[in-house]
Amino acid sequence: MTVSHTPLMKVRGLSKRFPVGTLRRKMLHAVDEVDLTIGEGECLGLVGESGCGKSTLARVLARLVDPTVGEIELSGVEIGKIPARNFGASSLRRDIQVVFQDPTESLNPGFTVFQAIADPLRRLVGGSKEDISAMVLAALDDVGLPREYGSRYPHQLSGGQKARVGIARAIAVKPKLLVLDEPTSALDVSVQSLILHLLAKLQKQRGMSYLFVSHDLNVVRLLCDKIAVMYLGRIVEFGPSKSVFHEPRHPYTRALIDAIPDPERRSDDRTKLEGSASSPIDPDQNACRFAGRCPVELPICTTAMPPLTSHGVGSLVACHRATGGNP
Ligand SMILES: Nc1ncnc2c1ncn2[C@@H]1O[C@H](COP(=O)(O)OP(=O)(O)OP(=O)(O)O)[C@@H](O)[C@H]1O
Repeated sequence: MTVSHTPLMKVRGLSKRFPVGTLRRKMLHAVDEVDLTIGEGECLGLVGESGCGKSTLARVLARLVDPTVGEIELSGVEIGKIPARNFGASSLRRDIQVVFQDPTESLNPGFTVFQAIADPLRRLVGGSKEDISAMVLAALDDVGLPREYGSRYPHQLSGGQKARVGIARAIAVKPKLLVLDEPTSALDVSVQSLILHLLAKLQKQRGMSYLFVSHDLNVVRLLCDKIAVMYLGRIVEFGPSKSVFHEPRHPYTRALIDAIPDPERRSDDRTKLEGSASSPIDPDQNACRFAGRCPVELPICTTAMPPLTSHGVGSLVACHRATGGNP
């Protein structure tokens, strides 16, 4: 399928700040002035280390959470100002659906598979009992689950089967945009690849747009047309998957690519960003003690990054977050 260049979602100056600290006077900049475009039928991969703000951005774009500031346009309609609590009941909810990370947690244990898929169809699409039933069965077919599984409860399903139910529930209403928040990270490796293939097939068949959140650049590279790399709440690199992967321009992207395990390469050969991993972080001081020059040109980041390994930069992210962007 040819990917259209018509934008489906346009995001401008989007920020999400959370009040933190005992007196909740400090602000944690989870998402910081993000600009993005997702084309019709395009798969955009959002990657970055744990804690960099991927899920928060995904939840804001899916309109589950309100942005602090910024614009979100869907098919030319500004949806960022609609409070999240009202969005669920609006007709626009049908256009943006979400597949969550943990299929067990995202399914109501008291609902059968049939009920889980029928519920959003009744609320967002409507129709007779027979219409709803036909749509549920079609969704089960689409995700490769036998129709008789409709009468099962979540505890009677494997992890992969639960993931398929989560996908069936989201695609049944025929959304324009599917937000996938680490949809395979809770699954066994063998099941992960089956689910990724299923997602790729569904996207081709239906021409949906995907926002695919992952910490795994390798997975994103295979599935997505474009990649956005997030670091400390900001998008530091954005472009076609091939060029981001083969000609990364940002040091953080280069380090992420180098952190992908490669049996041909010794860990010593990997890119290390300047800084000292052994520098102490004192949360009581509310400041980052990494000294030196930051290789990443971010206004909120004035200090150095520790050497980045496949374990990532979580501690540094946590350190910067505690400062609320005001080191
Ligand atoms: N409701 C909240 N209140 C306060 N802080 C929050 C809230 N939700 C997220 N955060 C903080 O915002 C930052 C970004 O979190 P987020 O879950 O978006 O990161 P992430 O990149 O998705 O991480 P992971 O890959 O581990 O899921 C973290 O420091 C997190 O603790």
